Amino acid sequence: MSVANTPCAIATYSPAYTIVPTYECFNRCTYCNFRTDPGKSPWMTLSAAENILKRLQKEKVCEILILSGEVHPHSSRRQAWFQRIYDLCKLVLALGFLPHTNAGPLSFAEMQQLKSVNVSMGLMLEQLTPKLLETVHRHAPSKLPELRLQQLEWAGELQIPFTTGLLLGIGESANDWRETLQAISNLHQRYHHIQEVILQPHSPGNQQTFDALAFDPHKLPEVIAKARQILPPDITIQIPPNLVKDERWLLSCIETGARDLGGIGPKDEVNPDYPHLQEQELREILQPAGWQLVPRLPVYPQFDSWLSEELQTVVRRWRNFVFA
Ligand SMILES: O=c1nc2n(C[C@H](O)[C@H](O)[C@H](O)CO)c3cc(O)ccc3cc-2c(=O)[nH]1
Ligand SMILES: C[C@H]1O[C@@H](n2cnc3c(N)ncnc32)[C@H](O)[C@@H]1O
Ligand code: MET
Ligand code: SF4
Repeated sequence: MSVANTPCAIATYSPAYTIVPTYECFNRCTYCNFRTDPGKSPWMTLSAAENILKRLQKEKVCEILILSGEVHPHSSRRQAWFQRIYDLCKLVLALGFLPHTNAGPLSFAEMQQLKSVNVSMGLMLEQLTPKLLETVHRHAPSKLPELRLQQLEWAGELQIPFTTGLLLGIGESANDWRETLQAISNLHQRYHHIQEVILQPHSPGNQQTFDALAFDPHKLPEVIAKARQILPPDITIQIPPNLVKDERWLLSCIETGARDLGGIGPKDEVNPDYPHLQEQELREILQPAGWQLVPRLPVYPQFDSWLSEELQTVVRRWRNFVFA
């Protein structure tokens, strides 16, 4: 309940499940705990996905995050890889869920095709500073800053509601944050297509070779404040609650301007060593501080009109049901 001078403050999350078309990836970001070597992981089959999705129909899940390792754009296997992702998106939709794909950088034609089977898409900028190409991204051609910026531009041209963000604590400076945030802001001013910016603290896992501590969560509010200054107000700031362990720091992130906790599901595929608190536990942290936790769809309402009629029909069904 809200009373006259204490308006109900809202933080959102997306009830989600992650499907991984493949863990194989030709990049070797040294902070990655997700990838396997090219050819070393089976691809998710449509029938395996169907089994998972049918089980999820009985649960409170709306978003299916399709998160993938990458097959090289010049590989003879690229087309089959792309087709599998496309087919998985179609299946997700046919079973009534809303797909959001982040499969790394795509060609313009690939992005255009995925638009027709996704309600939104995403790609992290990570950090734009080229100095990371000599360190964590030395063996990650997909992390070329120009390439990633171009993805955001194409998403804008194609009118794809888009999620991007910064990976924090991978060797960048505070000034690098500002430049990356400014670049997102500039692109958004041209295309008005960025729905949210994720501020993702680097969190060490079992597999990575990058030998650095986790991004200090005490510094997150400072980054959030800076982001809130630079980004236009219609872009929501998202933080992953499983990577901000301390309850007080999670609350101070929200108080500083983060308003979304991202996709929450049984497993964080990117950071498998950091289990998510479930909805009820999060509520118990937020409610005493005056924050109401509200589920949302993976597409924000202001973008519904960018979607095909077919997609809008599925989205409408979800908007009428429970969700804001
Ligand atoms: O569970 C996760 N979800 C991740 N998500 C999911 C994200 O929270 C939701 O899909 C969006 O908020 C849309 O609802 C990402 C989505 C992107 O477009 C780009 C990067 C990420 C990163 C993660 C992640 O590390 N872990
Ligand atoms: C899907 C997104 O997950 C993020 N990502 C990859 N590895 C890590 C890690 N160790 N800690 C936090 N985030 C990570 C990157 O920003 C990538 O783009
Ligand atoms: C675990 S990362 C998954 C998405 C993609 N490979 C990227 O890094 O952008
Ligand atoms: S972070 Fe993404 S691009 Fe980098 S190695 Fe992992 S899966 Fe590949």
